[in-house]
Amino acid sequence: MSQSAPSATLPPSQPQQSVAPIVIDSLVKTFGRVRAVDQLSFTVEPGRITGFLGPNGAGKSTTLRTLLGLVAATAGSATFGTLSYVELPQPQRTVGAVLEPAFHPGRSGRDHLRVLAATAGATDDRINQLLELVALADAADRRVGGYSLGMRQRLALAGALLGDPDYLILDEPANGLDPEGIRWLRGFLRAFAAPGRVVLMSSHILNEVEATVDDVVVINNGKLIRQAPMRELSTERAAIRLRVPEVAVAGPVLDGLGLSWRSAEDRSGTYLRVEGSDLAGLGRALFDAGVPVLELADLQVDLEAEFFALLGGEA
Ligand SMILES: Nc1ncnc2c1ncn2[C@@H]1O[C@H](COP(=O)(O)OP(=O)(O)OP(=O)(O)O)[C@@H](O)[C@H]1O
Repeated sequence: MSQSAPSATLPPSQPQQSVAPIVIDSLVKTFGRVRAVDQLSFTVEPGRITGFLGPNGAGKSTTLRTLLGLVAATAGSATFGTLSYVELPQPQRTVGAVLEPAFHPGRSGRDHLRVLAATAGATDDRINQLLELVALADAADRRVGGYSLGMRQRLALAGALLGDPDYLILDEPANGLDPEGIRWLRGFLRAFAAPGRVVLMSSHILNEVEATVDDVVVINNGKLIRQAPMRELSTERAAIRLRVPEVAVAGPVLDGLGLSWRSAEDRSGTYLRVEGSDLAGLGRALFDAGVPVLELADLQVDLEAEFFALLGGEA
């Protein structure tokens, strides 16, 4: 990041009233013969950060654009509680969004926010506060054309926050941010969501959002593949590498413990991949059963590989 790291957080304002979930209900959007979104239903709960995941072309942007009233649904609905974006009494003060950030390159960062502030009803003080928040105070009067991708992302986020919204909708927000920027974004989104606001952020990279999100919604070909707490996915992915002299001896013991396992290969030969993460418990059980063990270790599961297996398995 070329500027000093963003460090400030917004004053912890509370939502005015309890914030309703985002409800995507049997949403369909077709472009000619392309079914970009296909009978998609899920909800996004307040107080949590939800990752909206899927490979390129899965239908994420189309879903978000429908939610924001930028494209009309072919069927079904995408609402904030029961209201669509255009039905909200004060949409700009209720929903902040960063889709594909577009800027006038000749305008300064501050002027960009001033133009948006007119519709969001934000003051110059609020602009200054947000420029501080996203660590652009020093660069505020420079042309946006000279900003890095990360700086533009942060400016776009400041723009989305002008109206002090209850909902934050972000399309691939980590794009262009360095690791420090991603860490900051994570902290910011957590503080934003904590008092009961709603965060929905898309990504096509699970690794990128794994440490940030509480819930995941995975889609492919416009269809829901999975909605689950991130913790559930992480636990499911946990696995142990067990190497034993005789599979015929260890297998029945694992079965007896109710553990799911299969043979797998790596450079050192055959091992047993045992689902779970309780290394000590497994070690003890094998010892008690008199099963000799050559190796017992946490398996570093490749997150992206598992993500695509999930897509491949059910898409
Ligand atoms: N305006 C449009 N006209 C025609 N087809 C479109 C339009 N917008 C999206 N599509 C198609 O709809 C499908 C879903 O696209 P969408 O951009 O929603 O996916 P995505 O998950 O956001 O992908 P990415 O991560 O690449 O942004 C794709 O096949 C895309 O080509």
